[in-house]
Amino acid sequence: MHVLTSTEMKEIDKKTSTDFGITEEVLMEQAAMAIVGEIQKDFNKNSHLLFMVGTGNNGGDALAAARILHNEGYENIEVCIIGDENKGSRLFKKQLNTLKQFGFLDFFEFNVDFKNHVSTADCIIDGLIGIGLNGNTNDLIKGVIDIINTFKRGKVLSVDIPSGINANTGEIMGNAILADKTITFGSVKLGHIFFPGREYSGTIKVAPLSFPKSLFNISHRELVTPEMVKKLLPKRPKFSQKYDYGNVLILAGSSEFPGASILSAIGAQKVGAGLVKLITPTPLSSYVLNHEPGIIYKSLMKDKFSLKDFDLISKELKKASVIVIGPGLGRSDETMQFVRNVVEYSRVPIVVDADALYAVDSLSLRKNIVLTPHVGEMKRIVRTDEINIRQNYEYTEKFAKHKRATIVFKDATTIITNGERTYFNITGNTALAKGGSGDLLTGIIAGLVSQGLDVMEASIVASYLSGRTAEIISDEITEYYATPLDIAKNLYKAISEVLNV
Ligand SMILES: NC(=O)C1=CN([C@@H]2O[C@H](COP(=O)(O)OP(=O)(O)OC[C@H]3O[C@@H](n4cnc5c(N)ncnc54)[C@H](O)[C@@H]3O)[C@@H](O)[C@H]2O)[C@@H](O)CC1
Ligand SMILES: Nc1ncnc2c1ncn2[C@@H]1O[C@H](COP(=O)(O)OP(=O)(O)O)[C@@H](O)[C@H]1O
Ligand SMILES: [K+]
Repeated sequence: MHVLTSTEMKEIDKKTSTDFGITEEVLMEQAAMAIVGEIQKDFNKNSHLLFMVGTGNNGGDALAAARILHNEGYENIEVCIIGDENKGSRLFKKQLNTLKQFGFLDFFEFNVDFKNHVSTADCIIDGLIGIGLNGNTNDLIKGVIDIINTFKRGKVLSVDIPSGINANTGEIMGNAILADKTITFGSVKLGHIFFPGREYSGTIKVAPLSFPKSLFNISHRELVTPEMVKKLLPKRPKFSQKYDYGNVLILAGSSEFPGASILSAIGAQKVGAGLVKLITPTPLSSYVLNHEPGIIYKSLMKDKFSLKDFDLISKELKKASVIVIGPGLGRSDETMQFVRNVVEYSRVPIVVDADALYAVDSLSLRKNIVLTPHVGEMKRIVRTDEINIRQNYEYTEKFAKHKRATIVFKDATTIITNGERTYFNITGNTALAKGGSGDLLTGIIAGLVSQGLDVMEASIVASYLSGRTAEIISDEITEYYATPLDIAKNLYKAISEVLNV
């Protein structure tokens, strides 16, 4: 599914009408039918439905839905229009006239009594502002939203996007409706998938309407879905053996951070790599053997990697089909020199993570190198203090393009981009907000690359699977308790779920 900006959505809307002859009126009627469908699922004909209506097309959608429900025999509908009706959009005015033609009369003014209307409602329908929001909510709308947000009795259903949420970034513009459910049209918008918009949207439903599918290709951004992951998951033909599934070389760890390397190695192995070789400075044999004796393990019997280790491992570099470098390395100058040499010398795909990201400035990157920064690392490598970098996907896209590399910007909404195409992963929860989750992800990416996926494909599948596993096991053992090792051991749950999509 494509993830759209408001400009792209408006473009699609326009072309649907000009190039395909499906008018805005038709689309609005379909949008209204979709809203009605959602309301009918949860509320019966006696339910008190309170429609909060702005004077743009978002309000038009809400008015049309109120009309259809009234016509269907819903008896307890109230409509409150916020703003100057005479200054409303063409379709808003048209919908208002049509509603009146249907004999609907239960309009009420926004005044001191408003709280009384709210207090008895079963459902508030938020059709105040949609993707046409511009700037911060004005005082009138702000006051309305504040009161609606005190509503606890029933449910809030937002039309298209919670009013006050920036459709392009997910930011709260002044204040915003905290919805239980949002029904959006055509495809999701960026504001639905970036926090805080993602949280404010509640459960998101997408009503396709009659937009021609081909028009969505104006967007180069997509949401990672289980169907996409299923298609990408490497095949495992019966007539095959371990060399068909690649050779992962992991260069990670130091006496200071010994555990990271093991998580990366386990990650690679649990998604099906043929051979996983872990070379680490410090002795870890008992840990590795305890957790996964199948991992080929070698310790250099020292504190950290340095340049002179390069000769020792150069034979291994030649055999590898993919390299992981970074987790737990430490950031000393000698280790950074080692990292630079490995990256310069190798031609195979490389996953550059954690401490190795500190050498990025001096690395010449290429398309089959993937960098996997979290928020702090991202800020450092792009040299910015910009607070909104987490929602600023364009920043990450430009950086990937400039560096000619693939970036996995890990966050609660993860951005995966090579500067030309961008994917957003929204699986996962706070079970992953723990040291070691990133090390595991790095290994999973490498394990998938070793089986033939390119770094972008592998990053999509890896982010989805680690996040989805976190969700599945949190239902059983909670987000507090689940650790990166639990995620690693339960990856099969997300894999089999995907295989059965
Ligand atoms: N794009 C599409 O293809 C479709 C759009 N539809 C609806 O149309 C909506 C977009 O309609 P519009 O472009 O008319 O815009 P909206 O109705 O989303 O927003 C414009 C209205 O919000 C008010 N407003 C904007 N910024 C404000 C602020 N900061 N403070 C207070 N008030 C503010 C304006 O005064 C105006 O009344 C979508 O969100 C969706 O609900 C649907 O009819 C289905 C088809
Ligand atoms: N609240 C959250 N929801 C979903 N995913 C999260 C959340 N917090 C962290 N993650 C994911 O967990 C991983 C954390 O990686 P990172 O911070 O590099 O861990 P570490 O370096 O300790 O191994 C990333 O894949 C990130 O996307
Ligand atoms: K809305």
